Amino acid sequence: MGRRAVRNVHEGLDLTGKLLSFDDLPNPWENAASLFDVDRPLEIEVGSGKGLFLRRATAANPEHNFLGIEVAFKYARFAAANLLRDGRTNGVIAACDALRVFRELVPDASLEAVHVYFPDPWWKARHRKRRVLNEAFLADVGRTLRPGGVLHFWTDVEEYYVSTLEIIDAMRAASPRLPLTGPHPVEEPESEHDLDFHTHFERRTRKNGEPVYRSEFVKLGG
Ligand SMILES: C[S@@+](CC[C@H](N)C(=O)[O-])C[C@H]1O[C@@H](n2cnc3c(N)ncnc32)[C@H](O)[C@@H]1O
Repeated sequence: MGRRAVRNVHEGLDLTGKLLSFDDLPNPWENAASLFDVDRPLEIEVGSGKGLFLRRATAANPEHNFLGIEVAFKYARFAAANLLRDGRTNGVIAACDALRVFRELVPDASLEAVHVYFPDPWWKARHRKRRVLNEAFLADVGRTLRPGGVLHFWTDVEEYYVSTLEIIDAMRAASPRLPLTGPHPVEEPESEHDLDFHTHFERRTRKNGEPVYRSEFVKLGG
């Protein structure tokens, strides 16, 4: 599925504090609250694209903080500009590799939720190793969620969905085991207008009449 261009963000817009680089992220992570106005439970979205999920989630859940991580700078900038325009103090975007953030910065049992929506499918077999939902990242998700925390994974690619479940099953059978239960089913949400979808890719998939595979995994011990 191709991508639509993003609208230009005004050159002079000051996105300080809303659009971050890897080096702006807290290190040590214990200072993560400094990214926001108030310390709240933290949720991370991996691959935010144009940021529709963050716009909606920051409004729907003001009791939580949201960090979106998007490797494509122009999308990250667009999403950050929307959060700024909407006056959201509980959402910021980092333009960098999300897997590196998990690998190098995020401590154990520190996250309320991890969101991965419509990750790039990397169709060719020889490119599959580039998928974000690989074994190393899933181990980091299992490590960084708090007990009871949730991994949300939605995709329009059935093969990606099935093969991710297979990786998770294999990791659960291994030692140390991946401490996640699921997949728990997720109902298709009602969507009444264009901004009322979970993400931009969810909107495009549903408007094309194609299926969306939705799942949640819960960290054991909650
Ligand atoms: C297919 S798009 C989906 C965007 C959005 N989640 C949605 O559902 O509309 C996948 C996004 O993940 C981003 N991405 C891919 N690998 C990434 C990584 N390692 N870290 C952060 N973002 C990544 C891509 O740049 C792209 O914007």
